[in-house]
Amino acid sequence: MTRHVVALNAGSSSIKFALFELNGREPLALAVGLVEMLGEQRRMTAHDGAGAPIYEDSWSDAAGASFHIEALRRVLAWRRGAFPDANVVAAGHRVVHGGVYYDAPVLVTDEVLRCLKALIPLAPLHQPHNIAGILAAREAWPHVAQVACFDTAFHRAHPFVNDVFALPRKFYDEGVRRYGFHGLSYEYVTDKLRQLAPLHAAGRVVVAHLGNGASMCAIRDGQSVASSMGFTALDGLPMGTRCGQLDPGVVLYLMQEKKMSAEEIANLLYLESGLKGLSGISYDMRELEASDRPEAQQAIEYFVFRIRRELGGLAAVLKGLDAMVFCGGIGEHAWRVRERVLEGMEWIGIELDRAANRASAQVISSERSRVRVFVIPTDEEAMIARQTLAVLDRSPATAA
Ligand SMILES: Nc1ncnc2c1ncn2[C@@H]1O[C@H](COP(=O)(O)OP(=O)(O)O)[C@@H](O)[C@H]1O
Ligand SMILES: CC(=O)OP(=O)(O)O
Ligand SMILES: [Mg+2]
Repeated sequence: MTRHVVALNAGSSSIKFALFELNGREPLALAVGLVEMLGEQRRMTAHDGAGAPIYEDSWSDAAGASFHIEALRRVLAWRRGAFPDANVVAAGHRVVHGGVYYDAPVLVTDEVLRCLKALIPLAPLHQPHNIAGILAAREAWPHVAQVACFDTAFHRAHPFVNDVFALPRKFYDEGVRRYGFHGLSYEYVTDKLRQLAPLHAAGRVVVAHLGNGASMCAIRDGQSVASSMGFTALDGLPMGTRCGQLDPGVVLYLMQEKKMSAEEIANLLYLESGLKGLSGISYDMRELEASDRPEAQQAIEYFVFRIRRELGGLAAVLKGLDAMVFCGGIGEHAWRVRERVLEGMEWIGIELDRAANRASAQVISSERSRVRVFVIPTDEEAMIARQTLAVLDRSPATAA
């Protein structure tokens, strides 16, 4: 009997989900969907493996309802209705933080769940929702394997200098380290690059994952070498609502002079900063690009400035650059942002093909460009399904 896997990816502003069939070596997507927040509106859409729409629904935020809980409930109900005969043998979950514990996907046990819960303070926008997804799937399929697939795992082999903060050594030993995130996306994109351009993939690559959460990663021969994100998913680039790199003195000032509590500061840095805080208009790049208000333009300018700075830094870590990849909602669609990031980057070896960039083509660098620049739509759900299948195949009790 054909086996099926459900993949759940609870991000900060959305839930992505997919149903895969496990027949051949590669999981085959039967349905892929998204629940997103659009102001007070919630929208759920799904399409089939060929991209044809198969479902659409929208609703208003019921006062007090948790976006993620309500979205999960609807996703599971939809799966039951749309694919009643699916033989679900596993649910794979994106889990943003695996701490020092996990460098590969694992079957979720009560012990694993305890570890994941202990990491909630290090990923408050994601980890509680990732865990809620696991619990909801456990309830829906009590006898089915739950597999946790970690954003941090791809980065666990970072060299020490990219894994550490210059704090007294005991903090490193306790796990205060630069973990890096978006690992499922980086792994997917790296695999794709290997198929598209094997020589480039074997070289020095910087990937910019620019979504509602945003980070950049230096990759050499398929291995993560450095990431812009750190202990939590706050560091590095500014994001939809997160501040990105911040002088820790600002946090001390907020505590000591502004008398803000830890909770208020967390709320400020995770939910009220970034593009939203700087523009005072929106966290969404689409709205900022459509706005002619100077605050919107300044927020985009800061976003672009930090990406350019990070690109220079990561290329220096790699001692040069062979390829660059854009992915994530902004990286894949916002051609103006890409154009501004790559303007005047000839010194690093990048020459943009403006027409290809405007068309969001797969290769957006010119023929003459020494560094090849790609736009590769990421697919965290496909990576979750692959990792889930790998765990099933090496766990005899679940492989039936
Ligand atoms: N067509 C578009 N043009 C510009 N920005 C876009 C476009 N589509 C999506 N985005 C941006 O991408 C973000 C969502 O990215 P995504 O990677 O899906 O987010 P998440 O981090 O929730 O997984 C939106 O908040 C928006 O800023
Ligand atoms: C880690 C992270 O920032 O994830 P997302 O982009 O889904 O918010
Ligand atoms: Mg995301």
